[in-house]
Amino acid sequence: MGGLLSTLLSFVFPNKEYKIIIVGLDNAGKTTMLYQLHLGQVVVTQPTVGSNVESIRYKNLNFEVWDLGGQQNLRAAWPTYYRQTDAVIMMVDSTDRARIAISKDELGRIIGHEELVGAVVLVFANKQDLKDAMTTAELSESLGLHHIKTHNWQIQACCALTGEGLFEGLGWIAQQVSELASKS
Ligand SMILES: Nc1nc2c(ncn2[C@@H]2O[C@H](COP(=O)(O)OP(=O)(O)OP(=O)(O)O)[C@@H](O)[C@H]2O)c(=O)[nH]1
Ligand SMILES: [Mg+2]
Repeated sequence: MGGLLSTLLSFVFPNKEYKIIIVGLDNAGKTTMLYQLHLGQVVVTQPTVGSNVESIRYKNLNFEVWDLGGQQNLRAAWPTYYRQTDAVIMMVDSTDRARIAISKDELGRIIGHEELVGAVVLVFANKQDLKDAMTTAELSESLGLHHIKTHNWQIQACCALTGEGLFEGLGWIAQQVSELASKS
């Protein structure tokens, strides 16, 4: 159904571009993911200062994808990117148990932000290749995802190094934005 809808929407709105922002703590794997989606390969990354932006076409839809720097002193600038965002990707390093409470706080601020009321939220449980990675069930619990009633959300296990899980997550976003667009 989502596939048919997105195909129809791409005929009706051929130039429509959906905006996605990728947030999450430093070292989560945001930039690695952006370039895995964009180029299909792993790039050598440095901690992002500011942002990277790339256009990605998937399931007949065009996405403008913003990857934001996640270091603590850069997070205050995240809201400057929020306008007209259709989907938020929260990237989590699934091995970073020590900072999961900080990720939860950041997620709480994101879903409480007035400019993100209509956005859908995808949590990527990244670094599933590492043996001490938390499962999606553990992460859902630690992040309090089941308490979120204001936004449509999804959690997806992934590995940005291999690309595993990334297109499943993007497919969920494509389906969500297609359904929202068909209702408006
Ligand atoms: N093992 C493993 N390492 C990963 C994975 N994804 C990213 N990394 C590594 O994690 C480190 C940080 O990746 P980045 O993509 O630069 O992280 P970031 O979230 O963009 O960090 P900031 O720009 O500082 O916010 C790099 O060494 C990546 O190679 C993964 O799925 N598995
Ligand atoms: Mg980065």
